[in-house]
Amino acid sequence: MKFEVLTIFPEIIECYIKHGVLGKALNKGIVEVKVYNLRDFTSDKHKKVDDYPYGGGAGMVMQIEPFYNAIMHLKADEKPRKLVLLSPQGRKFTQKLAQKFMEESKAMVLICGRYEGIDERVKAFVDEEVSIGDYVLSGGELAALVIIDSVVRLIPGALGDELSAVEDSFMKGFLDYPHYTRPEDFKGMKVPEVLLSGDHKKIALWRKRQALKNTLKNRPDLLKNLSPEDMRILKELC
Ligand SMILES: Nc1cc(-c2ccc3ccn(Cc4ccccc4)c3c2)n[nH]1
Repeated sequence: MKFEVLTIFPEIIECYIKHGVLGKALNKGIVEVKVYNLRDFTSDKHKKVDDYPYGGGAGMVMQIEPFYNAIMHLKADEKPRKLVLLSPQGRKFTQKLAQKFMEESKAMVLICGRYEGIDERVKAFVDEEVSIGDYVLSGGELAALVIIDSVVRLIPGALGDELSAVEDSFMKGFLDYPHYTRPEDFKGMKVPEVLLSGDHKKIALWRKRQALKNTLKNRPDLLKNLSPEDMRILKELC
């Protein structure tokens, strides 16, 4: 999987991808991330990327030319790639969309704006417009990193031998179960007995009940298409 990121702040991307699961996946060659500075695709000596909005209004808008030049530069190799524009107005990014991107795209271009947004005409060159949530960030870079991180975790082999139970639970429609590790007793706060029992069937049932309880409390909107067994457990909780 290859990610190409267009941004005026390449160091934001370059710094984050060195660490953790992403850093390991890069070292293993499972994923490649190439970052392009949009200022390198400008044609003036000041490397200008923004201008005043037509029609007035606060702030500045990013000009189309650097985006166009960068996209044409990438397309010159004629390899297929999915072009994704990050924006507050895009379709909501979910675990399911992360799975779809991982399955369908060998290469993704993540287009990051700044200021008050980018010239609308850039959208003529993109495949998807994606929002990571109903809040306004200062630019597309954090959203791009969220997409890279969540998609890479789904690539077979990326997580090493750690199970990706968390992703599975989100895919099945509920939140994760609570996690504990040593010590057993921290200032009187004890680990639930069942987790010390060694009874894997009991532990699995306890974890499922806790996951459904957490989901009912914090994200009831996720509780759709439950299996009959999960529905039975949920009814016991109500
Ligand atoms: N989910 C999500 C994505 C973004 C996002 C993405 C790209 C950009 C480019 C500029 N901004 C700032 C901004 C945009 C619109 C209006 C006011 C400021 C961006 C925000 N915010 N939240």
